[in-house]
Amino acid sequence: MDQNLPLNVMIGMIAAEPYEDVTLRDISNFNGCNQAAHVVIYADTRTPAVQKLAPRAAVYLQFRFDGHVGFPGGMLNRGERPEDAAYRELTEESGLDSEELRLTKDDLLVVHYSKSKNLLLHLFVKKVSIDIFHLLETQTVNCHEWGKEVIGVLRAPLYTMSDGYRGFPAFLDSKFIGNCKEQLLHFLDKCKIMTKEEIDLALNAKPFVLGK
Ligand SMILES: O=c1[nH]cnc2c1ncn2[C@H]1C[C@H](O)[C@@H](COP(=O)(O)OP(=O)(O)O)O1
Repeated sequence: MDQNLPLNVMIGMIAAEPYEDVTLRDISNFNGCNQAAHVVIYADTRTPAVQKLAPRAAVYLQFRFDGHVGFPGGMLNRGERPEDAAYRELTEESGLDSEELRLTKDDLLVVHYSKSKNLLLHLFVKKVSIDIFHLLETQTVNCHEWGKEVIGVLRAPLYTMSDGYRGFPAFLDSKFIGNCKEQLLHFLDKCKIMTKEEIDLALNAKPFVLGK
């Protein structure tokens, strides 16, 4: 992939279906379409992962009932604000209700639109302490949706192992729901957790196959 392309173009090239970036100025043009809101919860971490690998951050994702990876969140109820919907779904899907996790409109990172689904997707981002992050992970197994909509808790492996594939590049080959993968890459870039070049390298990494 051409590394000189803007990240949103690169991300667009890997998306299974097109998602359009929507600027906040244009949001009122989308009144009347379906809306969903999801949230990236992350924390700084200095705890080395396997083989002393240093993860860039701890990012919370879930394994969903449908076998896909996704962020906590869901559809907006009628008249509900996106930040309230994302927080409501987060508490339902994690079982944790904490002031440190509460969202405001200032936590909005990006909005995408899917024409085929007529769906506006709001993505919020919240940085928390590693203690709250750990509580979120452990609390999830006791939430109301555990074993129903949520069947696993994931911490994205934000490191690459010596073969250049295991770790983050391998994780990117998981099945992601909707535009969750594009949202994850967008977040990593915008919150300066990875550079555009590192993201591009991970997207293009291939597993090592003996004898090829
Ligand atoms: O993490 C996600 N990122 C982007 N889109 C997502 C994500 N998770 C689900 N979706 C899509 C899939 C659907 O089109 C809508 C709403 O899905 P869901 O979160 O399952 O909503 P409910 O819990 O059923 O309200 O967003």
